[in-house]
Amino acid sequence: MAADQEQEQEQRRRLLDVASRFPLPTGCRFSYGTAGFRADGATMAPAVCRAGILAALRSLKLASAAVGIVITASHNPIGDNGVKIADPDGGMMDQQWEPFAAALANAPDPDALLQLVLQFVKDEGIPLGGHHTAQVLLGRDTRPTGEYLLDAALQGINAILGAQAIDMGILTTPQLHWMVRSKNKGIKASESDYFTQLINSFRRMLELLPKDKGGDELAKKLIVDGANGIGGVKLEQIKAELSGLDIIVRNSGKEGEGILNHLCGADFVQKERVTPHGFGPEDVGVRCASLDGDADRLVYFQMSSSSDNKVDLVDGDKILSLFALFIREQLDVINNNGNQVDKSLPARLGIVQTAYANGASTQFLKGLGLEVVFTPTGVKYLHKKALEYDIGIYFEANGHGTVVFSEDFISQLESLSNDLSSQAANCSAQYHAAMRLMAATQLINQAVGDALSGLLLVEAILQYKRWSFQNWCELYSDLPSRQLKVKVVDRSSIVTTDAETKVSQPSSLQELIDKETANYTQGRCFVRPSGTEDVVRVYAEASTQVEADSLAKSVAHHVERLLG
Ligand SMILES: CC(=O)N[C@H]1[C@@H](OP(=O)(O)O)O[C@H](CO)[C@@H](O)[C@@H]1O
Ligand SMILES: [Mg+2]
Repeated sequence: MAADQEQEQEQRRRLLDVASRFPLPTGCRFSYGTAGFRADGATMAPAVCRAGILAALRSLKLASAAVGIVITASHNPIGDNGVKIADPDGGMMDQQWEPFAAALANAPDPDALLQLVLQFVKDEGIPLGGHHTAQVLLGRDTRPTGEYLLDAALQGINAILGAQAIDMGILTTPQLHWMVRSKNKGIKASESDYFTQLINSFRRMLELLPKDKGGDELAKKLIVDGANGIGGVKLEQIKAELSGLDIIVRNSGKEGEGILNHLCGADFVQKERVTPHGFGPEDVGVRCASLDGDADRLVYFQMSSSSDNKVDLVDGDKILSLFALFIREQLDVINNNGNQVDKSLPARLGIVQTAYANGASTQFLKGLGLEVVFTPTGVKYLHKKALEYDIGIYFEANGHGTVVFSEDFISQLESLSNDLSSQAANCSAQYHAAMRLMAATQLINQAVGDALSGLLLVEAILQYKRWSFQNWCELYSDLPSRQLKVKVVDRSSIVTTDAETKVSQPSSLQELIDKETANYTQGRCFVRPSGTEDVVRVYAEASTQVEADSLAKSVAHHVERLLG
């Protein structure tokens, strides 16, 4: 009993101590947004330290399962930084804990922080007091504030008795999510295991290419814009082992090559539709890809003319469409009755998009007879929805997405593959289709959108289909669109509904949007408060660029007038 009381005292002392080491500057307010906390890197230490406390509590709550902390601000400028927490399955932290995360980050003084933790621990039945262990894996990107914030996170984690922090080093965001997931599944979870899985499953996909398809072989050359971030660094490490591809990395993150996310990276290319820094006329006609600063976003592009720097863009919607076509084709082959072995693999295939998906992509996917559903912006919503299917494919237009396969589907696929391999059918189209799907489940990151694994799946599918960039790009034509940002006094005064496609408050705003939209052919427009920046975003689509620009501009004026 006395020992227990001592532990309790020690726990309280540690929390008070760490909180006093990282005081919250007056006037500072953090909110757990679309992807955790983000702000100027120099101001982030209190929030990151408290995220450390929170992650350790989350692990305690979940029977000591490993959870993750990623220190990154993704595509945002180099001076920014951020922190987000990964749950034991490798996905984003359960949204139910977000209000506590925000309250903890904003606790004004050590006493308030201690009381918050004690109350939360009691309400949630968390076994605080050193009798149980907690495990937190940490990763960070290449930002200069990363190391300093890592230390803040470590101090937060170590303030919880029984908690163990494991620094996994400088990683892409999806690598850390993958490691957390793998660790909890009891499979090897180091960086070299991650690379081995990627390289082997990619090789497997190439071995399964149809031999008799005819047509041109796909050009092997691929230029990748690494956004001067961690993705380029990692790709450099493995590119020599990726057979069948000749990868050149630009904006690779090497000293002197440029500034993180500055005039380069997936966000820049997708929004500006021009070539990133470091690309020029000599690249016309070459297939190019662009990653964001923490390598969880991927877009493709190609310069069509040397007279300007405009690009043809393949965004997340078209990557999704390529994946959907490939997976559906394999399922069709497997389930086609004319096969030698009468086995079927029933699978509910779901496509998840957000309101930012280009209307032409949604129409294309629905036209294929696929089930398309919408969620609010943010991978935490899309991923969760995708898990409701046997195979869920989700992408944000900006290139963040993946394919998730249910455990049940994978085990059915495994048993089908085993049956087929043990029979004379093992050289059949059915067997090959099953093996291709198996390889895809290994290649594509099951925890979160991953630019590196996504890129390899794209490359394997393009080779499978013998499609050039142009073939892929011409799958459908994007509707012209425009995104604008509006600064307002309080962006939270806008409340949205219907997966963010409608404004419920202020109601007069939706009436104005409807009225404006009615003036345009194929017009579509919505506004929502950003979850990562202090702005309201306006998105508009119409049949011409001039119209899309004009619709976005007039709605932005209404937002300014009502809320500015
Ligand atoms: C329009 C847009 O691109 N929004 C992005 C952006 O969120 P906002 O809540 O719109 O700021 O950052 C998120 C995190 O990276 C990403 O998931 C999302 O797609
Ligand atoms: Mg990112």
